[in-house]
Amino acid sequence: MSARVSDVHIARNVPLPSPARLQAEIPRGDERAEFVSRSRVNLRSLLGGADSRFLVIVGPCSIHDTEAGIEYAHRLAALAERLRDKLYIVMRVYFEKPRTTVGWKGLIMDPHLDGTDDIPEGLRRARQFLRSVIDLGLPTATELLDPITPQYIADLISWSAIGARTAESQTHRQMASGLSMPVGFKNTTSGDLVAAINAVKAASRPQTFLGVSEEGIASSVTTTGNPDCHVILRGGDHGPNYDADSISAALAALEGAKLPPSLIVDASHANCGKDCARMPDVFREIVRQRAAGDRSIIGAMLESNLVAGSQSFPKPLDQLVRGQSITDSCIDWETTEELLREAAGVL
Ligand SMILES: O=C[C@H](O)[C@H](O)COP(=O)(O)O
Ligand SMILES: C=C(OP(=O)(O)O)C(=O)O
Repeated sequence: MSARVSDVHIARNVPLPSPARLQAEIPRGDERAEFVSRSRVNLRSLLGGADSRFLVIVGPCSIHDTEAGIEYAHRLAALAERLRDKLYIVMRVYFEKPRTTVGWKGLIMDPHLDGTDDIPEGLRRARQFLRSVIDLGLPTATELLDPITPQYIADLISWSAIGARTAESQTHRQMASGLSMPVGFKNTTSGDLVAAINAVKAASRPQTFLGVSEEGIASSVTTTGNPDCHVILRGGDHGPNYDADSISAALAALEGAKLPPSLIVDASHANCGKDCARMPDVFREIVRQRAAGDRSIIGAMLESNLVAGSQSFPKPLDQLVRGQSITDSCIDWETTEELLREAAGVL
């Protein structure tokens, strides 16, 4: 018998439905396509400065309970409608979590929250959830982590992030070059901005790489390049980067790289030391700079949920606090509403 040389560490290989099959099972429909397309145009106008409203990308760190997530979306949709003259609000609908070491990797990877890693069901729930949010009139934002995921859900997404842990990855830059929506690249966890700037340059160029077709067939994919990529400041190991000096330095770096002067600033993550109690002051300072005339700050990001803080996970599912994050700590709904109303009042 010959020695085993392949699949030595593979425990399971479960075929997925093709993207086309999932799209047929949970169809987009013409009205939603129109909504997504229009919201992407709006985002391009915000990024280019033609639309003077302030972009706020706000919502749970991750969606783990779709029923509570929809309650959040209902509240946000009503608030977004009231503040629409001043703020363009997009809901964070994050299904894939990049982990520093290990941990729950998001609804797509483990929708039953029990380590069974039922990815086909995760993709299904993600698609259904996105449709429900769009039906409330809210554009959606997500982090795209696995390069196969976009074929299943990207048609329902208006804006995407490439996170701090993957902004330097060629695979993610190539993927972004073919995505149909504006994409923000975060500075790395160390705080390095150069990787994000290089990512914007790489993603704006045509790329050829290994991907998957709508029929689920491994393919060689060639893109035209994504002209709507930009940088997100999220702080780093050496501290935050939402202050005026850091923003000036980031703008100088963009100018040096011959990129447009547009930035999104994250009030969460290393900009608040992952402490949700600090997030309101960070957000207020970002808004203050914009209100003082810094139009290069296109928008801000907030991690927000129905209930403040976070709960340790894993734990028995019947002990989960409804509406509270199982990943990073979030501000609660009341604080979110207060911050967004305040921002609309001063902008
Ligand atoms: O926003 C989410 C988290 O910051 C990211 O997924 C990393 O989380 P971890 O450091 O708890 O793994
Ligand atoms: C993981 C995230 O952010 P970052 O990449 O900045 O850590 C996130 O927004 O969920």
